[in-house]
Formats: sequence, structure tokens, C-alpha cells
Amino acid sequence: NKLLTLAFVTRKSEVLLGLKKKGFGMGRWNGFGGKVEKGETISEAAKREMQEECGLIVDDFKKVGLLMFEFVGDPQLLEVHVFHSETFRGKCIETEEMRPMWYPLDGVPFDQMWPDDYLWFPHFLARNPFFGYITFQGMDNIVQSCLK
Ligand SMILES: Cc1cc(-c2ccco2)c2oc(N)nc2c1
Repeated sequence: NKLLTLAFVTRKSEVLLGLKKKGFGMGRWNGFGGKVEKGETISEAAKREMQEECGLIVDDFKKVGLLMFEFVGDPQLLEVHVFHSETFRGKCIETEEMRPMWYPLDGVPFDQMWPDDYLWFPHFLARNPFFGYITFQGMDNIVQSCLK
């Protein structure tokens, strides 16, 4: 499996999302994250990616979910570890990768996000841990999903 991180910070009634400006998931608002490099733990990778992509420093990410993604025709599964923190340091900045923006929790732009977010984001916002297995055909079409 390819290990990826996906991390969110929230404050009061807002969640920080980033518009991916290039590469995988370009044009979609998402949390911050990416690959887990050799020699780092998954949560160290989440902290690194958050700082690289929007400049925020998070010391204590909580694990909130696990998402497995299959793409029809591709044997490699993506194993996405989802993290959340309510505490962070620094000011978020736009980077080459991401344009950050604070969204109200009741105004999450699902139509400009990965289609699977409809399935699990409500559980994240309700602070319920989740596990999902989602099969994509291409980048836009979910052919199967199961969510716990
Ligand atoms: C297939 C897929 C991948 C990711 C991803 C890439 C890096 C971190 O997560 C997603 O993120 C969301 N919200 N849906 C996603 C679907």
C-alpha cells in the first residue's frame, strides 16, 4: 500500500482547507498531506506536510480516521491516515502547492472537493472515528464504498 497522510486543523467553527494548485488532486480543496517518507512515522509525516504546505506547526495530531482507496485497474492501494488538531502555531500562508482558506464547518465546499469527502467528512466533523474503503474509476467516479 502507498502510505499517505491527510491532516486538518480546526478553530472555533471553522476548518482550514487548501486548494491544491498542482499534481495529484489539483483544483480540489482538501486537507494537507502527502507521502510518508522513509525514516519518519506517519504522524511525523503529517506534521511535516502541514508545515510544508501551509506553514502551520502542529505538535499533537490526533488520529481520526483511515481511508483505503482502490483505483479500478491499479493494483496499488492508497492507505490514507487522517489526522486532526485543534492546536497549531504560526500563520497559514499560500505555498506553491496549496492556497489555504478557513471555511465555516457548515459551509464546506464539497462540490469542489474529492467526491468521497461527502461520505466521511460528516463523521470527522462529528468527532467520530471512521474507516472507509472506497473504489474509484478515474478521479471523479466512486464505483463502491463502505464506511464504518
Ligand atoms: C484517492 C484520494 C486521495 C486523497 C489524498 C491524497 C493525499 C491525501 O489524501 C484524498 O483526500 C480526500 N479528501 N479524498 C481523497 C481521495
